[in-house]
Amino acid sequence: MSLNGKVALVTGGAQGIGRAVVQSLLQSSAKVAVVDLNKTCGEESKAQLDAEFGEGNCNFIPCDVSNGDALRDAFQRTVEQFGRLDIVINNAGINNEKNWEKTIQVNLTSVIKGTYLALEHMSKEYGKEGGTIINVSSMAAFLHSPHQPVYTATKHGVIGFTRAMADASSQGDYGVRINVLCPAFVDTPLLHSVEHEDNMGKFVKFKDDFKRSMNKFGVLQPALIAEGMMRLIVDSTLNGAVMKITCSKGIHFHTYEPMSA
Ligand SMILES: NC(=O)C1=CN([C@@H]2O[C@H](COP(=O)(O)OP(=O)(O)OC[C@H]3O[C@@H](n4cnc5c(N)ncnc54)[C@H](O)[C@@H]3O)[C@@H](O)[C@H]2O)C=CC1
Ligand SMILES: CCCCCC(=O)/C=C/C=C\C/C=C\C/C=C\CCCC(=O)O
Repeated sequence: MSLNGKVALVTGGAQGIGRAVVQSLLQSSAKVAVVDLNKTCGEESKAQLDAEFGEGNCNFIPCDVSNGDALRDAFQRTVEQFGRLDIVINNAGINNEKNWEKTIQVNLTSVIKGTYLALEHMSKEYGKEGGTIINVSSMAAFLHSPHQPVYTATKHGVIGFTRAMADASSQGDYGVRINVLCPAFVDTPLLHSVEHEDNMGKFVKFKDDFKRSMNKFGVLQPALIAEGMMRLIVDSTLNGAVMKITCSKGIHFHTYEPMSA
C-alpha cells in the first residue's frame, strides 16, 4: 500500500507500538512526525530511521502530550515541516496506578486534545481536506485488568470518546475517519511497569497474577499491531470501528448491538 504524499503524526512513536507503526508508515512512503517525551529514545530512533529510509522523511519532536501548548506546537511544527497532515495516531500511554491522575491526563485527556487538534488540521469544518485518526485503547477496556483500575477506565474512555467523535464526523461531514485499536498484551517496555511499585502502587502485590494472565493469553509482537493500524489507515470504509488484536483471534473487530429505542 502506498501512502506517498501523505503526512502522519504519531504520539509515543519513539519506542514500542508507536515505533513499529512509524516504521510501517515510512515503509509505505508516508512522511512521519514522531512526537514523544523521551528525547534519547526519539533521537536514536530518528537516526536509525534516517539511515533506513533516507533523511527528510521523519522528524522527531520532543513533547509531553499532557502539556496542551506543547502538543499544539507539535502539530503546528509537523504541518510547517511537511506542508500538510493526513494521519494522526494518538498512541502515547502510560501505566501508573500510583499517580493515577497522570494516567488520566496522558491516556485520556491527551487523546481527546490530540483528536481535536487533528480535526483543526484535517477536518473539512476547518476548510481542510480530510484524513484519518486512530486512538489507541486496549483489551483492558473489554476484559478489565483487575490490577489497573484507572488504566482500564482510561481505555474505556478512549473507546467511548472515539466512537462518539466518529459519529460526529460522519454527521458533520468532517471528512475524517476516526477509529480505535485495542491490543491485548504486547511485547514492549510498558509491560515491565507491572514490576514496579512506582507504577502499580498498592496493586504491585498482584504482579504474579498479572504475569500469569500474560502467560495464559500470550504476548503479541508490535509488528502485528502495526499491521492492524495500517488496515485502519487505508480501509476507507471504516469509521467508529473498534479493532481488537489478540493472540487467539488475531486482528478482528468488536461488534455492537444496533441501537434500539
Ligand atoms: N504494551 C501493551 O501490552 C499494550 C499497550 N497498549 C497501549 O499502546 C500504547 C503504546 O504502548 P507501548 O508501546 O506498549 O508503550 P511503551 O511504554 O513501550 O511506549 C510508549 C511511548 O509513549 C511515550 N510517552 C509516554 N508518556 C508520554 C507523554 N506524556 N508524552 C509523550 N510521549 C509519551 C514514551 O516515551 C514511549 O516512547 C499505549 O497507549 C498503551 O496503553 C494497549 C494494549 C496493550
Ligand atoms: C503493565 C501494564 C501494561 C498494560 C498493557 C495493556 O493494556 C494490556 C491489557 C491487556 C488485556 C487485559 C487483560 C487480559 C486479557 C488479555 C488478553 C485477552 C485475549 C482474549 C483472547 O481471545 O485471546
